[in-house]
Amino acid sequence: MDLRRLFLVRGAELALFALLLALPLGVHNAYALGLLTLLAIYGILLIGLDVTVGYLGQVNLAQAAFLGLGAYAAGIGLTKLGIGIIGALFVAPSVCFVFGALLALPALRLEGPQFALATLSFTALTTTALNELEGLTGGAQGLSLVRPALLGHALDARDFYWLCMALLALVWMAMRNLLSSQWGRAFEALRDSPIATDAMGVGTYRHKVAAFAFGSGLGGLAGALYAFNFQYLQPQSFVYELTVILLLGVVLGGRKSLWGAVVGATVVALLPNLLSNRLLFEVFSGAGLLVALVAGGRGLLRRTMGPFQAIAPMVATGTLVVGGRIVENTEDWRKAIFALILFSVVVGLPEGLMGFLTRFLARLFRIAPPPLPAAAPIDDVLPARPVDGAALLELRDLKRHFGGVKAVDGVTISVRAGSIHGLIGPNGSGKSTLVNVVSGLYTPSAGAVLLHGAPLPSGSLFKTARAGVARTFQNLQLFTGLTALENVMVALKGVYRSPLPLVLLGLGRAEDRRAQADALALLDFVGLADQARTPAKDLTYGAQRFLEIARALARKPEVLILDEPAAGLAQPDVVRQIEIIRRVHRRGVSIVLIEHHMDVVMQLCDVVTALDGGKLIAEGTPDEVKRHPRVIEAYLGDVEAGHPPKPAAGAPVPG
Ligand SMILES: Nc1ncnc2c1ncn2[C@@H]1O[C@H](COP(=O)(O)OP(=O)(O)OP(=O)(O)O)[C@@H](O)[C@H]1O
Repeated sequence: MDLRRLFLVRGAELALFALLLALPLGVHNAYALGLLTLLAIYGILLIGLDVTVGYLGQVNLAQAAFLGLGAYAAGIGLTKLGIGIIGALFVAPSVCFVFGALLALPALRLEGPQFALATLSFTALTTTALNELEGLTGGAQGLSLVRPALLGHALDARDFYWLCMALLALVWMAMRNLLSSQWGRAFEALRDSPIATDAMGVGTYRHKVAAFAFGSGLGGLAGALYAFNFQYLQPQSFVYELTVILLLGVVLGGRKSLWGAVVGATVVALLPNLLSNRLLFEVFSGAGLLVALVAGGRGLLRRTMGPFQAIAPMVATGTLVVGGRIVENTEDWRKAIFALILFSVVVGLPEGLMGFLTRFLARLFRIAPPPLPAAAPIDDVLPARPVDGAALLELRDLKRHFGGVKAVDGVTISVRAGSIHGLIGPNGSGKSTLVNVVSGLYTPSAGAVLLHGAPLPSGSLFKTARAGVARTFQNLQLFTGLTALENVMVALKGVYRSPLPLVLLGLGRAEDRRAQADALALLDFVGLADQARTPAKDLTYGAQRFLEIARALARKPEVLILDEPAAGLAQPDVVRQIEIIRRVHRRGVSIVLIEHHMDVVMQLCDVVTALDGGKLIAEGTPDEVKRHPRVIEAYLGDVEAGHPPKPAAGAPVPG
């Protein structure tokens, strides 16, 4: 990392922690020190929450419960088992990690509101259990404890603050290492396209569960510190209201940002004072209105915001300013106040304060990303496979029915090693369903799929990808938030070997550099090396199609399924795409090609299978199939039914 970059990026972090650690030397006010301690505790808690809310994009309403669970695990460990402070700092996160994994296993099979409800139920269950298990927790009476000594050293308020800050710094570093590793890329990838994440052999579900459990573990660590800090625990401290406040913290600070978590933690720590201290409330709401006016006004002038997005936050923060002057006691209105703040941020600053600030600072300082390594030799990344022409992928009497619709109805095909095997047929003939079954997206209704004579896993994109079958998608499934390079890096096979603890310690960087070099080689292979740093969403449509192929090649597949790779491409890009597919073929990768462009099929395929109504109607060389009467009939029927073959199909099959 060059010095300027090191100074700008890491310098700010070092300055933050140096300042925070030095503060107690100058600040002797016990109350202020208490607030700073809370900031550190909530910082750890919100970094954990941001893993699910920011990176997985799921509304997690269980983090308050994990704070409580961690606090009680530490409290019970100290009071009933005498485990000491170090023991408690291990036990609390471990308990929450396990409970987090147990909750995630079923809950993460749900999506959106159902997941949010599952986590909300967990919060309700936890507080009820903490209330009812009186023998263990003291129930509504609460649990008192005394902050234990650390290695024989009694911790006063300042020492304890330093302990909390040191742990926040450690969590920050570990999280930064995790998020910049393959784990972080996988988290982002699965949010953009869970299907493609599985199809790239990454395993959406296991990453989601691991991320949730990890975030819950951080909730537990924060809980232990919370217990040592307050030395008195009551179940009602960990209810819905705290859950909402924590979400507010993450959203306000800015998702997917460690800085955002600390900014959010500051707001959460200050919130009670904000509500009880009228002057502070007026300053806060006034500042909010100012930000809303500046951001909204700028957005309107530059046309980057619609009128609603610009004006609604002004109205909401204006209501806070006026309301703060009218109402007698702001604490009575706290839920309405939370709602107005949350509304203003969600509408006006969806990236949160840090998201907004980071974009601004990045423009101001123009921090150049670190240089990329040289591309690895393509022979190392995608070694040429010897081809013997033997049967490689076999479909035997394969069926997939959807209720009464026989989308695939008893198809037997043999794809030879080293061939390009075309799959054609009019719209709705079952091509996509067939490759969806082969690649594991759908479970077959009957029949078998064999690779090298052994059954391929059925109904699992992830397992099929791991077995050596990669694919692209008819409707692009790129990880749009990641760069072209990262898209390929996510899928790279055989590079990431460091276990999680080493990654957390930052010892996985060497393999990340290797991954960059390998991914660069594949981008070069499809002609995209100069756009390695471009976010996938900003690539041209043609480049996105090429990128999907580069990403699939990162799996070093034996069989590559290309689902309409030329669909929607302009003619020059079709030519480029044909050249890319030829190049892939020359490396010995066997290809199954679904395509409506008959000129592409004619130029590329060794063998073509034609489907109609889910059944195989013809097979042979492209020329033979093109002239086959049943194929001509099927395509004419398609035209008569009002579905002409797709445009740019060159000469539609029957000619
Ligand atoms: N998930 C599904 N549920 C119900 N029916 C489906 C489903 N997927 C496909 N079908 C039906 O199965 C049949 C085959 O569809 P499929 O998409 O496989 O055809 P295709 O040959 O790929 O068509 P196209 O060229 O238009 O992509 C169609 O009748 C379609 O409506």
